[in-house]
Amino acid sequence: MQPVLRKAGIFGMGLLGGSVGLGLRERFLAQEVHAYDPDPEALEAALAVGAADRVHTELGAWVAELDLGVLAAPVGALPELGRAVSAYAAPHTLWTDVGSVKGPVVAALTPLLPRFVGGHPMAGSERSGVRHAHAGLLENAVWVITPSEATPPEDQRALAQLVQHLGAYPLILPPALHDRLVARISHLPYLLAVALNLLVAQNGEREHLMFLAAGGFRDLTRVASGSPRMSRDMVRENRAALREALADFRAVLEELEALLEDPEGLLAAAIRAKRTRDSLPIVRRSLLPEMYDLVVQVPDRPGQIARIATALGEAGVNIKDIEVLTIRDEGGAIRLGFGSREESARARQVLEQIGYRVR
Ligand SMILES: NC(=O)c1ccc[n+]([C@@H]2O[C@H](COP(=O)([O-])OP(=O)(O)OC[C@H]3O[C@@H](n4cnc5c(N)ncnc54)[C@H](O)[C@@H]3O)[C@@H](O)[C@H]2O)c1
Ligand SMILES: O=C(O)C(=O)C[C@]1(C(=O)O)C=C[C@@H](O)C=C1
Repeated sequence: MQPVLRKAGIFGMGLLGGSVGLGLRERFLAQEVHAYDPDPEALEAALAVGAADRVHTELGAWVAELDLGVLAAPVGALPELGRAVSAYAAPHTLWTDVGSVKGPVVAALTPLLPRFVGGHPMAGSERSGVRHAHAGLLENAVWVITPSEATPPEDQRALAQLVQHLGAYPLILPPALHDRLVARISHLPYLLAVALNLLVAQNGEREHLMFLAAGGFRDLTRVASGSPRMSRDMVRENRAALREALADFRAVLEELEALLEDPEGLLAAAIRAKRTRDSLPIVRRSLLPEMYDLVVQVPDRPGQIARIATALGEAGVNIKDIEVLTIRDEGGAIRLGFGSREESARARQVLEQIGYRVR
């Protein structure tokens, strides 16, 4: 079986870079995943968690051999990183990034890297670093793709296909529109989480306040625990759109303050807000914890699923979930979910004994 890509490279091996690396490897989408990061500890961790096959603290001739390059450093570092990799980049490589802001990034990288198409997975976590990465982070996420006017349709299609192979949903948006929308749905909420924490931090009764923090404060402010550098770059680089969102937010707060004297008006506002919050689309995440999943590489021949199911059934292993990940002419991969770590380990043993490659 031939994977989709021969060599993929990830530049910035943190939470997002690591999750892309794990997705590529676990879904057999690349034969070899290379990782670049100036921090040797991040690279060591990438090898330990299985997010990369080869690691580099220096850019070099290896960059020219990539079929795909994913820039996954903090947004403020992307233009300089793009300039640095462009010294080695070959014309055939498809380049993308996962940065949270698109306008300035697309403007800086498009002239530097032939075949660059911007991207932003709308998924993440308040944790940072590759040790918290997992392929499931990107599954079922909306992944925005922001072509420029010069992007060839085949490059946009190639990135959209890769996003789908990683289990996410591609959504095409112009960079400026992306930035206006995420200013409201992601960057403003981050800034508010920071503001709420600063409000507590500067209060004389801070210790008591923190002791009383229940689900409300915790849910509302979770993202303030994210990487300060990553988040600082995100809001700074999108400051123009964020200022507009902040102005609208101040107006809403003032309206709500006035409604404190108007119980009926306040109730109507609360009902409207509840309706909006309750109608957020439900994102279906994998029903089983990631650690009980196995991905099995299968040749494109009849009877593979039956062969796997029979072998596991005879060994008394119960398959709880099954998903066909990628089947092309040459073969593909199947994800199997199990109810416990022990069953997953037993399944791996059984499948390897009858000749399957399993991750
Ligand atoms: N964390 C999220 O929830 C989230 C979600 C979607 C997109 N993003 C975007 O993904 C990117 C990475 O964020 P993250 O959360 O993985 O951060 P992270 O802090 O977990 O990892 C960032 C990594 O980039 C490395 N790095 C720093 N400067 C670099 C450089 N010049 N060249 C190469 N590597 C460099 C760091 O050593 C680190 O390993 C950012 O652009 C961010 O905007 C983050
Ligand atoms: O922490 C999460 O759950 C996130 O989804 C993180 C989040 C967000 O809050 O929107 C943060 C920045 C991104 O660029 C994308 C996602």
